[in-house]
Amino acid sequence: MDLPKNAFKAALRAGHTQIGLWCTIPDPTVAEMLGATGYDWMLLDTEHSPMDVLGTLPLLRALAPAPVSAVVRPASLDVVEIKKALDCGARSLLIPYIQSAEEARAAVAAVRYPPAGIRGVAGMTRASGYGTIAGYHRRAGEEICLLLQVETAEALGEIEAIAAVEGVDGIFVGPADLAASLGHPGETGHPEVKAAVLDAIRRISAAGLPPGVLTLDQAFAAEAVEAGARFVAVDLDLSLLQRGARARAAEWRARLG
Ligand SMILES: O=C(O)C(=O)C[C@H](O)[C@@H](O)CO
Repeated sequence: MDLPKNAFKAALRAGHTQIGLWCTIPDPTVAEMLGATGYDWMLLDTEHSPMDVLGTLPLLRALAPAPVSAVVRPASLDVVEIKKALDCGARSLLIPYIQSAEEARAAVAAVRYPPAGIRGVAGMTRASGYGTIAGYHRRAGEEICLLLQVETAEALGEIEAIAAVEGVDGIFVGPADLAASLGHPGETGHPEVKAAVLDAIRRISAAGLPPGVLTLDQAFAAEAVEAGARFVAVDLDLSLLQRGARARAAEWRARLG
């Protein structure tokens, strides 16, 4: 079996904007259904959800036949979590809370086998097609997409240094944590936060990498794309469900007076 291509990595390299959905519901049926709704990528979040890295395995399986790319977010820059996510078959990773070029280099090392990095080696994993992908251990890095998340005022100061680290495929700006770091917790719509996000997107783009962001404000998502964002999560599974449920309930409350 050939090493499968990472369509998400290829699309980012080609400069194609990828529209995403942020997923925190740890249920393969929900993931399978959402996988067929038309998004380019789905973020499986283990940082802020009741799901750990191993909990993404049934979701990765559910999404495998769908025309959507799964991106797994480990809870932190943790070599063991990253190794497990990769062994489970995640090929695109978003690593949160990267503060410096040194941490970016550590993330790159975590996704590469020795001698280039420190990823632990195993044969019978889902990642290697249970040992059937020819040359997997030599070539795995070709199809791994490593995205790093900057989300503090300090990290914004390091964007160019982080972007210069070889092996980084994209940089994501986290508006919620950035808002808190800038002194506006819970206010991702604060003008200072929005300006900082757009400035970060422009600088990441100028540094030669695709920028990413998450926002449920569709007008701001469009501004982010205009500023150069290339992987943009425009909604969240729980928010979609809540909006739909509320709208239906409100409709019937109104009908019944
Ligand atoms: O800082 C951010 O923004 C993020 O990292 C996304 C958050 O985790 C959250 O909004 C997703 O539920």
